[in-house]
Order: sequence, then C-alpha cells, then structure tokens
Amino acid sequence: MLVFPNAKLNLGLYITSLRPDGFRNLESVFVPLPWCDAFEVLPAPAGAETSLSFSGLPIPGEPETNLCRRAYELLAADFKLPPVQLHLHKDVPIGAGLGGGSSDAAFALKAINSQFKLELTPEKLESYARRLGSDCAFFIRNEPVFARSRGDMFDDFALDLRGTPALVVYPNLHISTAEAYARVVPRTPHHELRQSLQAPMFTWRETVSNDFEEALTPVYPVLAEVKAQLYAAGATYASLSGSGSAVYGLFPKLAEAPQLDWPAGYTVWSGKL
Ligand SMILES: C[C@@](CO)(OP(=O)(O)O)[C@H](O)COP(=O)(O)OP(=O)(O)OC[C@H]1O[C@@H](n2ccc(N)nc2=O)[C@H](O)[C@@H]1O
Ligand SMILES: Nc1ncnc2c1ncn2[C@@H]1O[C@H](COP(=O)(O)OP(=O)(O)O)[C@@H](O)[C@H]1O
Repeated sequence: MLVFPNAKLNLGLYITSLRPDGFRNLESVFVPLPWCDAFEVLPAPAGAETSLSFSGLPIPGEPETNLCRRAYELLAADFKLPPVQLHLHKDVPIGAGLGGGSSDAAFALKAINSQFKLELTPEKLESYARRLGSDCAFFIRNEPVFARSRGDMFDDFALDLRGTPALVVYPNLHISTAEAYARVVPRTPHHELRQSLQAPMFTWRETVSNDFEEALTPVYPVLAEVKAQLYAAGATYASLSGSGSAVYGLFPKLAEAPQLDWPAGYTVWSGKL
C-alpha cells in the first residue's frame, strides 16, 4: 500500500502554560498542506525480516528510531503482524515546523491498519498516534482543527481555505522542536484565536501570531527577512509555521503565489491549499 503523508501549517500558535509532564499547553489551528512524502508498506518476502529503506532527503537519526518504524512496532506489539518492507521517500524538510515526521508516523499507522485489516477506528488510531508525538494525532483526521492541550486534542474548526495560493519557504535551517519550546515563556494569549481567524484574512496580520516567532527571530533573523519578503510580494498573511524554520505566505484566492528568487539552499513549495 502506497500513501502520501502531507505536511501541516499552524495558523496562530499560543503557548499558554507549562504542564506537570514537562510539555506545554498550546492553542493553534492546524491545516493540512499538500506538500507530501511517499510511504509504502508491503508484506516482506518469505524469510525476510522487517526493513525500512529511504530515498529523497536524508533523515537524521538511526533507522530504528524513525517514526515509520516506531509506528509499525507500536502496532506489532498489540497485533499479530507479519514482517514488512517499508519504504519512505522524504520530500518535506526536516525541523521545519511542517510536521513531516509526525505525518509519516500517522500515515504509517493508517496504511498498516488498512493493509492488514486491523479495523482500528479513527479514535483508536489517534490514541496510538499520540504515543508517537504530540503532532501525530492531527494527521489521522487531517482536516482543519483547533488544537489544544499538548497539541493532541482537537475541536472541529470550520475554516475553508481550499484553493488559497500558498508559498512555503524553508531557509535551510533545522530548528529542534525541544530547543524552540525552551525559548518561549508561556503566557495568556492577547487574542482569542478562533475569533481572530473568523475575521477576513487581511486582519490576521494584526491579530494572529505564533509565539515561537517572537522567541526565535532574535536568534534567527532570517525568519523575519523571509516573512518581510512574503509580505512585500503581496501575501495577505505570513507567519512562521510551528516551531520553524519554514515561513509561509497566503495570497489572495484569485492570484497565483508569486515566483521569487531565494538564496541557494532554500527549499520552496508553491501551490494551493
Ligand atoms: C511545535 C509543534 C506545533 O504544531 O509543531 P512542529 O514545529 O514540531 O511541527 C508541535 O507542538 C510539536 O509537536 P511534536 O513535533 O510532535 O513534538 P514531540 O515529539 O511530542 O515533542 C518534542 C519536544 O517538544 C516539547 N513539547 C512538545 C509539544 C508540547 N505541547 N510541549 C512541549 O514542550 C517537549 O520538549 C518535547 O520533548
Ligand atoms: N520519518 C521522519 N521524518 C522526519 N523526521 C523524523 C522521522 N522520523 C523521525 N524523525 C526525527 O524527528 C525530528 C523532527 O522531525 P519533523 O517532524 O520533520 O520536524 P518538525 O518537528 O519541525 O515538524 C527529526 O530531527 C528526525 O530526527
């Protein structure tokens, strides 16, 4: 079975308090971004052990700790699964705040569920996904949600951005999620996120923000430079996604995302939400 794990964007992100488990409570709206990896699961040939192979962007870390492998092991602990042949083609940049690794893990759970007819409900898949990472559960339902708690509890959020042109710029900078969280002091948000996002998109520039952006920009000024370029090119709204370092711009629906020149080494995705 072949699946295409997509990335996500965060529309606003407020880190509200430190939790007793050491994680932070947050509020954010997650939306799917159709920038995808490819993941395949097949039963292993007779006599072969479970394997995971890669193509595309190199992924830091040992293959045994890759989230696709961990997704298989998690299900194999509870269900009688045969050895499998896994392959991941990586296209979504890593350490970008686009949730690429989390999406691979969630899509691996969904693909193994279908391939081996485990008949797990979406709720059960979400609870497995939560064990692999805070962001993972989002990719089970994979539609716009208001996320809270550790970023793993969701309320439906009706926001139809389909067809909105987007430009996502990865300035070749890997920011570790744990490092980014350590730089933010939790606080009460200045604006109610869901209310702000119900207003027209041109108002979001004043009312919708990402707490990581304020904390990381003094350390990585390139983030502000990319954002300024996106606004200068006509973005209606621009922001850091998640804990960075990808910065996105959303453009008017009847326009195309502009073609801009970026320094060598940057990776750019352009398309419609
Ligand atoms: C910041 C966000 C926003 O959507 O996305 P990314 O920038 O990673 O895409 C997420 O909260 C990232 O979730 P995820 O990448 O799954 O993080 P995890 O593996 O669960 O945790 C990595 C580390 O981040 C910190 N962490 C994560 C989530 C959270 N609510 N509070 C935290 O303090 C912890 O230090 C943890 O050890
Ligand atoms: N399948 C995977 N794809 C990407 N990263 C992975 C994967 N499995 C494990 N990782 C680890 O997760 C870390 C963060 O991954 P990623 O989800 O791409 O970034 P972000 O948290 O910024 O959205 C990487 O440093 C990498 O070591």
